[in-house]
Amino acid sequence: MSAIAPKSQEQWTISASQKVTVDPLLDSLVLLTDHFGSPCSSDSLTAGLPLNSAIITPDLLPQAAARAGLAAKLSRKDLNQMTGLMMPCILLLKDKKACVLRALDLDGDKATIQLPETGGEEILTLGDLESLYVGYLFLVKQEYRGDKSFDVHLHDNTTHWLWQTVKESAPIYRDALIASVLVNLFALVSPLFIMNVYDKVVPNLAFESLWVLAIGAGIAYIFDFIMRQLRSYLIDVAGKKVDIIVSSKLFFKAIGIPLSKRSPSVGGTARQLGEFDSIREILASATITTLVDLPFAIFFIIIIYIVAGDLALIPVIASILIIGFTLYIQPKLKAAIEESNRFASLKHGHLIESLTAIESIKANGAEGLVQKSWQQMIGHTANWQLITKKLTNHVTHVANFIVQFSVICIVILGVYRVADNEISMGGIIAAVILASRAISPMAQLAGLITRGNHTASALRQLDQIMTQEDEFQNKGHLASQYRLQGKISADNIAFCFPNSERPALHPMSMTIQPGERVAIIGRNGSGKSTLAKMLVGLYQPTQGSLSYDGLDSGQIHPSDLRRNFGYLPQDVTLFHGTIRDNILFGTRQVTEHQLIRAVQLSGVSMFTNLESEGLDQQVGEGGLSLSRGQRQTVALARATLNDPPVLMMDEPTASLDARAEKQFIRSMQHVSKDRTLLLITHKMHLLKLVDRIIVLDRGHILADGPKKEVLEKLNYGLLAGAQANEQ
Ligand SMILES: Nc1ncnc2c1ncn2[C@@H]1O[C@H](COP(=O)(O)OP(=O)(O)OP(=O)(O)O)[C@@H](O)[C@H]1O
Repeated sequence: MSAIAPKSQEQWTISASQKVTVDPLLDSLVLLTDHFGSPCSSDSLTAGLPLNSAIITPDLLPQAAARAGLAAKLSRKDLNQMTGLMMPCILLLKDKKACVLRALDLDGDKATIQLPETGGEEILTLGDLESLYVGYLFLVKQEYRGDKSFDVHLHDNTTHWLWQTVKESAPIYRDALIASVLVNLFALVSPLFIMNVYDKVVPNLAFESLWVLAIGAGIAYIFDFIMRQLRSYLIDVAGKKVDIIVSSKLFFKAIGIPLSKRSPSVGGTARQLGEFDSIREILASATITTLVDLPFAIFFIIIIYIVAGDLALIPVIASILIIGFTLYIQPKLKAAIEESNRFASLKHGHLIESLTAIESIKANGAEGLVQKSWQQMIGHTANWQLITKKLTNHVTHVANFIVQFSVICIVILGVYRVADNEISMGGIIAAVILASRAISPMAQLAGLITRGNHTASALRQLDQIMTQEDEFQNKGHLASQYRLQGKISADNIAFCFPNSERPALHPMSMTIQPGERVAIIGRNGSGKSTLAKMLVGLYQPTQGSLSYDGLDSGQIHPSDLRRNFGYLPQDVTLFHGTIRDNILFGTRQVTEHQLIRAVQLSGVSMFTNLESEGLDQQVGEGGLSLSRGQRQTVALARATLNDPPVLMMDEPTASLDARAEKQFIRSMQHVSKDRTLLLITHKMHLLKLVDRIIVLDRGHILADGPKKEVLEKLNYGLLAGAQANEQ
């Protein structure tokens, strides 16, 4: 392993419980969670947050604080402006440091601070604190949680994932609305100008009046131009803001949904999330201004009535016809949109699945089959999209026809009214201009309702994702700083996958003592991996309860729980980047020594030592530039990196050669000395690592006991149905 050289020969053991991070801001928040009686670990506060170099930033701190039921607000204050009510608060200090300010005695010239690194208190003079303080602090208070049943009612109305964010941009939309109102008022300039020119200027050849009117109209148009620009800018700004916030909320939710509740189709979920585009389009486009233009249609019709009498009836009738036709077509349109969305999701799912499984498709010569399914899906999708388009076009064309026809009607009726001396020539022209202005929002309304249907369908799909409970949600009363001794008790636990009728695990109970080394064996599909995922907190039991060191799993934050497990899954997934990136994946601030130890123990060094790039070798997308066995060693290094108290290995040597397997057994004998080891395997010679064996068969525990006893029963065929595949 040439890329990293040990700094010293001395080998320290740094366990997961040792705090190796240097993040004073987060550590200060951890101290405050303790102070407010809802102690949380740094991992549970930051799970899922986009940390910068594994360190929390001031803009993320309020989100982290909310996890502990605290409200944190950044504020700018001098020390002498602070009062006792603000304590304790987090002071931001120079060099990206922070501390908790506990008390301030301005008269006595002393400040009591709590150091995030140790939690110890220190008294400083105001002058000393002033020289460190940058002038910004976080005021922290406990949020009112109230009665949970009351919260459920409040939840939908006040904190809807989309409307809440739109509400936060309300001042920007309000300004855009004012600009829209002005644009609509300026729309009167053109017809009134032309009407006056026709009726007053042309008959009298009043050039002076012409110039005065023209200058007035010109100034109004300049304002109209400015208002339109401003309106577009404001809508863009609000749309961008909503887009950024809501997109990250959606992604956060999508990765926070528990594995056991996720949708079976990755492509379908990706498409569902992509549906936000249609909501964004409506919020960020000029479509929204149509809504403002609608009430102005009535205003323009009143003006037509004033200048051209009963000619105003024509735009009224035209508007009613357009709206009526739009509403008539809606049910068909809605059904077509739903269907085309459904097939588009299926199509997306099929595409992702085919591209991921391209090797198997080619190896089995199944290209034709997947091509056929693809063509069927695109056929259906295209059909429904065509129907949607046809209906939309139908509405638009009918609306355009009615707009044009109403112009002719106005002119015809107008000529009769001129003949009766009821209105002027200019009145006809003003009525024509104002009528198209009044009817066009109705024509746009047709498009808006169509888009609204699409958006409503997208909103329904996204609501399904957003209303699910995620793992990061603050459930309150969680145990903090949780460090497992390694005792795991399962009481009558069972598990059934969603949409599956047969339980993967039938009710079973077991206790695993700290430091015990246990193998879980059984035939394919007997439920070993499902049990492993449940024990490491990836799946929640559908029945029964799990406890760790006597504490119910519901009281431990999933991030805290998983930090205690070195989990090597059966299917290893690596990510684009170097081997080093993949080993450090998801961990915060690891020492070089920890990395070296993991690399050596896992056997990664056996192949990186031979390469000039060492740990900086690229693994390619999905780790495909490495062999299966190499990928497994990288995942093993990742699992042992933080020296966790429990190791859960799901067929760890399935892809290793004899030499690598020997190295693995040697390493495990060393690593598993002071910790709990849970080993899922089909290989008999790995059983030398364990003292106890649990045999699973079709979701039931068939045997559980000391290794010797269980092996004897297996050898004498006393356990019907179960057999480890000897190799
Ligand atoms: N995501 C899933 N959705 C529905 N059913 C599943 C899912 N994953 C596994 N199962 C079912 O659960 C049962 C147990 O599967 P599991 O992967 O736990 O078995 P296993 O003992 O680990 O098998 P193997 O030795 O082949 O790895 C199987 O019947 C399987 O069909």
